[in-house]
Amino acid sequence: MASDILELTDVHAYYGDSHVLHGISFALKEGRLLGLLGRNGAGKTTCMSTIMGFLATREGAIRLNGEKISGNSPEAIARNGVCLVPQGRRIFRSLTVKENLQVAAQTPGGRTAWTLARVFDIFPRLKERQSQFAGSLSGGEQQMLAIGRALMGNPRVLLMDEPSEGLAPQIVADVGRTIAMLKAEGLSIVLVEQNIKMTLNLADDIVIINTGQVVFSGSAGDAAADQRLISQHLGVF
Ligand SMILES: Nc1ncnc2c1ncn2[C@@H]1O[C@H](COP(=O)(O)OP(=O)(O)OP(=O)(O)O)[C@@H](O)[C@H]1O
Repeated sequence: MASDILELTDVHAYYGDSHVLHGISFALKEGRLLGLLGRNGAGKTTCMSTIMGFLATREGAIRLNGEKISGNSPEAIARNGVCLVPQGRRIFRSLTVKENLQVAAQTPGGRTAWTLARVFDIFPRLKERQSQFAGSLSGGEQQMLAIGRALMGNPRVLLMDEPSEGLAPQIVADVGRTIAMLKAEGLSIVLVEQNIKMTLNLADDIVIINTGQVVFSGSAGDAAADQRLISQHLGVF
């Protein structure tokens, strides 16, 4: 049985006085893909921000490979190999494609699985456009760049926050294939999505949150089979 690579235990987080995460617990096993689902405003992005250390864990703990990372700076957490594909992509529009990738390069623990050449291998469009300003790329290409940039951090854990958001169905399918390929590479992934169908297809495990609390934690197969659970917490799909 694979060990837990990322573990949240009773995590509470606030924006100022506003209590948003009310004791979130879940664990990502090494080499697996965990889909984190919930309606708009459920707290999914807040979970990602808290794991990355952008937001403080006021109570509870977050562990990477058994070591506590909550309380560390975002820089230290990223250096440890927790890499985020942020919601809205957040690429550096006025840098070139290649520069976007180069600035993110790091080798946590000496791991060098991902290099510029390998990222260009899996995203040939980025290779073709490496000297263009990132702001001139299409939405789908920008999403691939955001994923490539996270890979340049040689992640132990890859967090993906709504990578299909705002993309045409054809491009969403490309993003889905890319995520499946990364999973096949053995990456440990947390995928936050509004696209329930894609997530249920890709994920091994599913966690559903509602108003900052976990309301389901189990296999993707069990989640998909439970229509009542899906409609109650996610709406129809
Ligand atoms: N910067 C902020 N300051 C105050 N409240 C915030 C802030 N960001 C989010 N919230 C609130 O925290 C709650 C959780 O928001 P969050 O963005 O984590 O939800 P989400 O599940 O990611 O939703 P979406 O699918 O719309 O991105 C919401 O009630 C939201 O209004």
